[in-house]
Amino acid sequence: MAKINFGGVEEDVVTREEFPLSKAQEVLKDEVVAVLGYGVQGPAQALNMRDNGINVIVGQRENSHSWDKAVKDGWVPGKTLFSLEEAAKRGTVLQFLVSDAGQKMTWPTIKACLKPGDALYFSHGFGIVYADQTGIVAPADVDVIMVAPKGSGTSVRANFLDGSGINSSYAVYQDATGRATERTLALGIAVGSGYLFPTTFQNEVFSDLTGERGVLMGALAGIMEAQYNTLRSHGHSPSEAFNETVEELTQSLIRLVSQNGMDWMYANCSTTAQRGALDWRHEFRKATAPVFEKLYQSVVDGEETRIVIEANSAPDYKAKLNTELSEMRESEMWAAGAVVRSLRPENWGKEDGK
Ligand SMILES: NC(=O)c1ccc[n+]([C@@H]2O[C@H](COP(=O)([O-])OP(=O)(O)OC[C@H]3O[C@@H](n4cnc5c(N)ncnc54)[C@H](O)[C@@H]3O)[C@@H](O)[C@H]2O)c1
Ligand SMILES: CC(C)(O)[C@@H](O)C(=O)O
Ligand SMILES: [Mg+2]
Ligand SMILES: [Mg+2]
Repeated sequence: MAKINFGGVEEDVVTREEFPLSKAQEVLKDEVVAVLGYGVQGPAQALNMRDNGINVIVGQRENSHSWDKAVKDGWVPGKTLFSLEEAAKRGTVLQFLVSDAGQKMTWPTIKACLKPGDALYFSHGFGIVYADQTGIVAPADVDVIMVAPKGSGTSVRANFLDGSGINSSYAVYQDATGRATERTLALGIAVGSGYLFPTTFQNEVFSDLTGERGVLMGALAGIMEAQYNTLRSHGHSPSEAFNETVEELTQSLIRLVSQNGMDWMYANCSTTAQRGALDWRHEFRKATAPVFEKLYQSVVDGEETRIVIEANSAPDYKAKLNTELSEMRESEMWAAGAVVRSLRPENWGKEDGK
């Protein structure tokens, strides 16, 4: 395993050079990989593996939107597309990629399909770490492994198609066969990971739940709304408030951060902006640090997973989520954003920016 120094801390990383696709194909040559669930991660991982020459089948609820999507993607009912239970029976690696709440609901069915020597694969530590809430306790004679892509499934597929990749973390929770690590690494490469970072199920789920509720999604939306509302309350127009909060970030500044780091983005802004931002960043860090601590504790205490299981086990959970997303989309701020996006030269004449 390569040793890489991250800001003074040496960590292990598995690269594609040391674990090339040919090795992954060799490790997986006798496996049937059953991707259970065809929501966001399911399609990305299943299609990438299929394109990488792995023997993949898909399991999904029949008569569902996701089943129809799987058919459109070329999975053939009765040949490579089955009910969850049938796919689980046929697979030797079961990639448990139904939603986290769905994993709790379907676990009794999936558990009954596991054979000695199978691998039970997750893309999140949720089901195993919060077993007291999910009831997911694997039999001792199966491998329990994880590859968790650090990005949306949409990007896992898009990056694979453009020849790049998404970094993933990986972990082995239970090695029943003695092959758990090589299976995990092979699957990690086969699903299109660029680099694989070792972790534990617990560290993955604690950091993942914090990150998405925090800077990646929750804090991002919240802090943007706060700035937009402040500008609007002082008489700035919707377009001015949106441009100064979101559009400039996504079209210019965050791209510079991605290319070369935060100081690089700062260095490419005026010295006026640098002076003020260098000062105000401390104020924002101090104001939000207690919120991040509260969030982390809520993750560790199991409150976040409890809320997810309760809400997303309701029969109409998807409709409820969609209602809240529509409210966000139709708010003045994001309605203004849709218009701002349509004015980008590359979007002239298009119906929407998607
Ligand atoms: N969405 C992502 O990009 C992403 C990224 C990293 C990790 N993950 C993890 O990957 C796993 C899958 O996440 P996802 O976002 O693709 O899931 P999702 O919410 O899109 O759901 C996936 C599928 O689960 C099915 N499903 C839900 N409840 C079910 C039930 N009770 N019975 C049968 N099927 C049911 C749905 O039909 C859907 O096709 C989760 O563990 C998640 O935390 C997701
Ligand atoms: C894509 C994310 C946010 O990284 C993932 O963790 C998820 O739950 O969808
Ligand atoms: Mg997550
Ligand atoms: Mg994540």
